[in-house]
Amino acid sequence: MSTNESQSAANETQRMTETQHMTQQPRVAVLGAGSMGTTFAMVLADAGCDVTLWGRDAAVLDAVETTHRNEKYLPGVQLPPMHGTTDPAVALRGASIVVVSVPSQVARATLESMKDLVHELAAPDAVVVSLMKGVELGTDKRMSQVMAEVLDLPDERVAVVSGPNLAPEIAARQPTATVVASRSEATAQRVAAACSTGYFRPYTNTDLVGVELCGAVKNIIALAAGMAQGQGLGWNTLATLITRGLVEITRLGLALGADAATFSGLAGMGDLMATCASPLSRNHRLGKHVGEGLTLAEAIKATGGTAEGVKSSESVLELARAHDVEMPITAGVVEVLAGTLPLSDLAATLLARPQKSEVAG
Ligand SMILES: NC(=O)C1=CN([C@@H]2O[C@H](COP(=O)(O)OP(=O)(O)OC[C@H]3O[C@@H](n4cnc5c(N)ncnc54)[C@H](O)[C@@H]3O)[C@@H](O)[C@H]2O)C=CC1
Ligand SMILES: O=C(CO)COP(=O)(O)O
Repeated sequence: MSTNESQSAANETQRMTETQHMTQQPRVAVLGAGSMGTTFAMVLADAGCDVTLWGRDAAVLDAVETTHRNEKYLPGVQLPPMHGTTDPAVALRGASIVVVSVPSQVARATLESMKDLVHELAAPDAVVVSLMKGVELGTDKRMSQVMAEVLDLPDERVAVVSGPNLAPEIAARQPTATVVASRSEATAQRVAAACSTGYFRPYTNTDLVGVELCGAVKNIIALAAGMAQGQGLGWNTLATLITRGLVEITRLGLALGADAATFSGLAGMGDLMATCASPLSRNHRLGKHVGEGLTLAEAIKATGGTAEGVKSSESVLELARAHDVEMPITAGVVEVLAGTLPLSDLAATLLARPQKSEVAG
């Protein structure tokens, strides 16, 4: 970009930011046009934001722009008016909120490729928000850490949204609640105000670590729940997995400095219940396919969409080991997916562990 071009882009960004402050209609860029990115774009637009959805598939984004539909990821859903583009500059220009909703393992590369545009084109105080529920392989970092690192952001410009938020149900405008977490309460409130609608109620929380870990680890427990269901096991097994799964999430969270209250909340127990119980969850479905005897590759193909728990199970287990935290269900899921433990032995392996007190940690 020449000096003149960058000056005129800066002027345009400044003009858009001023217009937003006058109209109180935040301009939001949503990066990632899959099921959750599109769904959250819908929530933001319903809440009155001026939304531009960015993705890679020109046909999908053309349809979002012209007919306000995304038949590939949200078939049959009529979206509110919003823009669609494959050009990140168009999405980011003047955005005061930038939402990131790509699969966790490609978040770093996606953000690296847009880093300069975010700094040049988004509002100077833009908040970057993760919808992603995964932990990066190799670094074991949470998505807010990846965003802050790549984009060089201070705490008050980073937030996450996590809760019992199965995209197809939100897209049908069924009522649900969520948690907007940021170390800055003011930032969490700003994002919550932008996404509050008659069917979507955000609560704020400053426990970023806890909220984010809940979202990532519940996917692994949902894989286990799906496997159990695929094996024909019933409600007792499911309830045991959910309850002891929450213990694993809590243990890891507390070791990493999270607030105990987060785990019984929407991002903790709430999302764990929704994901472990619902066939709409890709993690649950993938686990079920494995439980029914498909190989991992077959199960991934049969599931479709992003099942974050498959890869995050490895990074979460590494994180647990690094902090000396016991996570037997997670370890079992990792072994079953790696093919080093037959699924038929998983329950016996978990139940054969030494007897212990339920509440001893
Ligand atoms: N679908 C759901 O119900 C919910 C999903 N989430 C989280 O949202 C995140 C995104 O998931 P979904 O939208 O559901 O996934 P999806 O599988 O529906 O869509 C993924 C999107 O990412 C894009 N993508 C894939 N590789 C890419 C790359 N290398 N660069 C750029 N874009 C790429 C795909 O083209 C697609 O648009 C995940 O972390 C998931 O855990 C959170 C809450 C609910
Ligand atoms: O996170 C989700 C619901 O809150 C969606 O779960 P899946 O990614 O397993 O579909």
